[in-house]
Amino acid sequence: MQTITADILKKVIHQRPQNSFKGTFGKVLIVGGNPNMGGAAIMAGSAAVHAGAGLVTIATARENLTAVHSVIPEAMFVDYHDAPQFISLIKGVDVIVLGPGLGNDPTAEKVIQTVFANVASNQTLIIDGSAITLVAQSAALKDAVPTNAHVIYTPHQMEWQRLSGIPISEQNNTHRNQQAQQSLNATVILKKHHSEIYFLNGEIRKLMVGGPAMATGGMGDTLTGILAAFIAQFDASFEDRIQAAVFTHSKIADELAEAKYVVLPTDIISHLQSFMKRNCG
Ligand SMILES: NC(=O)C1=CN([C@@H]2O[C@H](COP(=O)(O)OP(=O)(O)OC[C@H]3O[C@@H](n4cnc5c(N)ncnc54)[C@H](O)[C@@H]3O)[C@@H](O)[C@H]2O)[C@@H](O)CC1
Ligand SMILES: Nc1ncnc2c1ncn2[C@@H]1O[C@H](COP(=O)(O)OP(=O)(O)O)[C@@H](O)[C@H]1O
Ligand SMILES: [Mg+2]
Repeated sequence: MQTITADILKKVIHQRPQNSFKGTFGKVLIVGGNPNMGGAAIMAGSAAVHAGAGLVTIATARENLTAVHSVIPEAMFVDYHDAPQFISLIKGVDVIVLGPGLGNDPTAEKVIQTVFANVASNQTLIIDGSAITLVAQSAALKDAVPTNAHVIYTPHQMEWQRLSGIPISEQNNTHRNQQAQQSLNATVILKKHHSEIYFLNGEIRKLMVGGPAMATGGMGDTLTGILAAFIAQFDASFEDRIQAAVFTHSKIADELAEAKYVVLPTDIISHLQSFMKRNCG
């Protein structure tokens, strides 16, 4: 299995063309954050803004409106209960992140169904957190996962156990992981110490950066925003954009961990802009 090396950064992150505007760098929709976990959607949205997505909207519970606007004034808000506005937004973006902090109640299920029913073939759908757990639990949701869009699952080991049926103790069997990933017809980023990426073209990549300073709630939520921004704005291959995003997230953490015992998701978010400037080709 090949490892992801630092040269992926310059291959993917390029200087911005002078003749550009926010529309050049893609539209991202974050769908998540119930009234108890608004922070997850805010971290995902904030990461997408700081990683360079041109326009970011957060579809979340109405209770999170003030927090969203005060923490990320660059992002727009939509109440995910407002079906007409929500559906029109889903149809208008390049990348959708579904699941950070969404919870696993009937409201979350309805939100997921709405997204699945309205995604189109040119879009990328990143399924994370609660949305993975709900898809794993519900045959109806599993059947409704779009087959036309580019789908990426970002499970941690417990979420992968739920989704694939492979116990955590057996997830060192890459062949078995790959069989489960291929049957999902999607890209899978299996998050752990030394995360693994399983691509639809059969390639598997291993991440050798990142460490225990990253073990804080919200770290995966933050990764989804970086992934969405990289996919939305860059021109490199789909596989390379994903690898660059995953590498960026953990490499920033390693750099900060030289001086910090714990690296917070918000620390990573606030270093994205300078890291990308230093590492652009
Ligand atoms: N500030 C916030 O709003 C936060 C919201 N979060 C959201 O909370 C929801 C539930 O996600 P959780 O992951 O917390 O809960 P889950 O219940 O889905 O997973 C946690 C369980 O998995 C086990 N586990 C085994 N291997 C693991 C691994 N490699 N990494 C992580 N867990 C492993 C843990 O021991 C624990 O029992 C998600 O929607 C998530 O996005 C979390 O991200 C935490 C922060
Ligand atoms: N010990 C570790 N070594 C390397 N990476 C880690 C470690 N602990 C956590 N991470 C990374 O942090 C992220 C955690 O994701 P996740 O569990 O989904 O967090 P959350 O749902 O709380 O946002 C993943 O990218 C994972 O690879
Ligand atoms: Mg998570």
